[in-house]
Amino acid sequence: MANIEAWHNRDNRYTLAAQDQLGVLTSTRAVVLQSTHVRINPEHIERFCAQWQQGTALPGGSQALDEIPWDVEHHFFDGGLRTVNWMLLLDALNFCFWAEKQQPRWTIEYKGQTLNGYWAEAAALTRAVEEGLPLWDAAYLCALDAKTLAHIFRGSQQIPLFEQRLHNAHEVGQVLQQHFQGNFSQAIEQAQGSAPRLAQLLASYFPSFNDITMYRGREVRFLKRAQICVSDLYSAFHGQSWGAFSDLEQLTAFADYKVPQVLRHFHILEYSASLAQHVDAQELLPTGSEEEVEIRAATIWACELIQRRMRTLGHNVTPAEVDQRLWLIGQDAEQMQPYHRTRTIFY
Ligand SMILES: Nc1nc2c(c(CN[C@H]3C=C[C@H](O)[C@@H]3O)cn2[C@@H]2O[C@H](COP(=O)(O)O)[C@@H](O)[C@H]2O)c(=O)[nH]1
Repeated sequence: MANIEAWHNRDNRYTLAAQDQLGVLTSTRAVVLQSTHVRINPEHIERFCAQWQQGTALPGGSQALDEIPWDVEHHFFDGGLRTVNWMLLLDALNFCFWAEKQQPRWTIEYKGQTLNGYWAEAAALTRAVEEGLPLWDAAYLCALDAKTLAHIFRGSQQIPLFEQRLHNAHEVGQVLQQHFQGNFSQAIEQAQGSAPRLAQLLASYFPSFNDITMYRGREVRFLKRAQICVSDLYSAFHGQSWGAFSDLEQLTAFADYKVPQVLRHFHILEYSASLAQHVDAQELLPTGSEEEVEIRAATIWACELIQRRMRTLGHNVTPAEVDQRLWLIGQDAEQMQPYHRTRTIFY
């Protein structure tokens, strides 16, 4: 094992930053250093950063380094406590939108658009509020029934993992009532402006956000939906009010299924022949498998290394900003190899 670790870390690139409050970088570093199915290619990180810095077209995504605007067309926003609770629900249900192999994806119609995936989820929850459903109300979420949630997500096909989404909606309502007087804003106040502290609060109080697994006998923390919820609050409120966090750079990237697909497209992630064959055949990867954990851990560290390189090139990007840009590039993924398929509520 030592020689694999030495090989991965021969240039000491995986140094840990001083603070790692969430333990995501530390725990995923151990995976990256032992990884046998996934490799991070530093030369292609260099090439990607050079392209990004020169502003040469990055396929699909905007190459500008300025902030990505929050999309208010598909996200409910009233600037107050209703929005804060709505965002918590949005990210409690923000996972696993892909269909079975060769099956069409779940889609909805909204404002004359046919949407799928994350955008369909956000628009469906916005449409519901526009139709008068108080999705920001904790008591309402506790009592939400399957028929109503099916109506909220009405469209072509059924949204995957429907029962799990209903369970998560109930959990949001119950935990908000039990611990936060019905308002997620109370948790934000408890975090006192710290992004990792709010992410940790989410993982501690809301079980569906506690995205932790094991790898070769050791705990590995990703906390993907907990972290993206904080990042989404920051983006929606432009870093003010309920989105005012002073340490957003303490968040890592969000280990979903699209960012690794994009990183692999840029040859930043390289899969072993057997893993590549499995993923490209759109075969399921069991949750908690070595392959799945190595893909997610490499995603975290590839974004960390990109962020560090961009800073040396004079661009103060955060891992969350690197992530968002890669994710948006992945919204135009027709030319890319498939993403890995793990049925999970965590991403
Ligand atoms: N790593 C990362 N994963 C992200 C996001 C988002 C949406 N955020 C953007 C939207 C507005 C904000 O401005 C953010 O830019 C969704 N997902 C995940 O992707 C998957 C859905 O993908 P598809 O099947 O193609 O819809 C699913 O796992 C979902 O959890 C992100 O930003 N980063």
